[in-house]
Amino acid sequence: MKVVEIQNLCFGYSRAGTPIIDDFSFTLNTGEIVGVLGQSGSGKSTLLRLISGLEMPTNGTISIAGKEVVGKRKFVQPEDRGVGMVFQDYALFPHMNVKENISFGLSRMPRKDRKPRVQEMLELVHMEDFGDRYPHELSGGQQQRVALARALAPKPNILLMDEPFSNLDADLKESIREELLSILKKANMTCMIVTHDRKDVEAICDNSITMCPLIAEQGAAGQKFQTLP
Ligand SMILES: Nc1ncnc2c1ncn2[C@@H]1O[C@H](COP(=O)(O)OP(=O)(O)OP(=O)(O)O)[C@@H](O)[C@H]1O
Repeated sequence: MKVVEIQNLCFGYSRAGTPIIDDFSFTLNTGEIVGVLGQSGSGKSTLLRLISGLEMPTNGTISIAGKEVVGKRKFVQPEDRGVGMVFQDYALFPHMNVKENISFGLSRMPRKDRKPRVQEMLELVHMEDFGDRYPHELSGGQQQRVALARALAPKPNILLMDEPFSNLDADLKESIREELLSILKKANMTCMIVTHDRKDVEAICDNSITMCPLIAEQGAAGQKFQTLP
């Protein structure tokens, strides 16, 4: 089943300037993990911001889980799109402990179901013994796992990760990659991962997109979709 369907997406930060995304179309199926590669400034984060609803395109449509979220005269707010996000700096709430951070996005879930869901997420990311700790009491890798648990807790249709490994040292990165892949596959999660590192894509992703910067004078270079061997 198609989880994300993007058609003819166009976007620029200023109407007069060069577009960042130009006539971009793309489909993502259930359980698929796609890497988003491309040089700095090519529009990787912008693509995630458009899917999550933090930016509005100038043209094109986006559907998530069969429901149009962006189209002509249609714009569904970010909180109603069923999109989970993990950022480079994890963005955990420093005044909340691990359990409270994970339960933050569960306000729409019946109260009685929240505690078991938090426990389930703690087990999924192997953080059962850290529920009462605060973010500053955790390592980088542990913080990342909490951020992942928080994003997965509300059962999003898709998970968007923006440079999730960039704050981790090389040794940790290797083990976290394997762990992330196992967590995502266990949850049958559909996922897009922005990264600079081709090794991340080789280790985790089924497919990849390479974003090319659009240079007005040379015509639109466009975005390339590529299936990994
Ligand atoms: N809020 C903004 N206002 C104006 N221009 C912006 C804004 N955010 C990003 N840009 C520009 O849009 C282009 C794409 O930025 P984006 O952050 O999507 O690139 P990226 O591929 O994720 O880069 P990086 O790998 O460096 O994170 C860049 O040229 C950037 O300068």
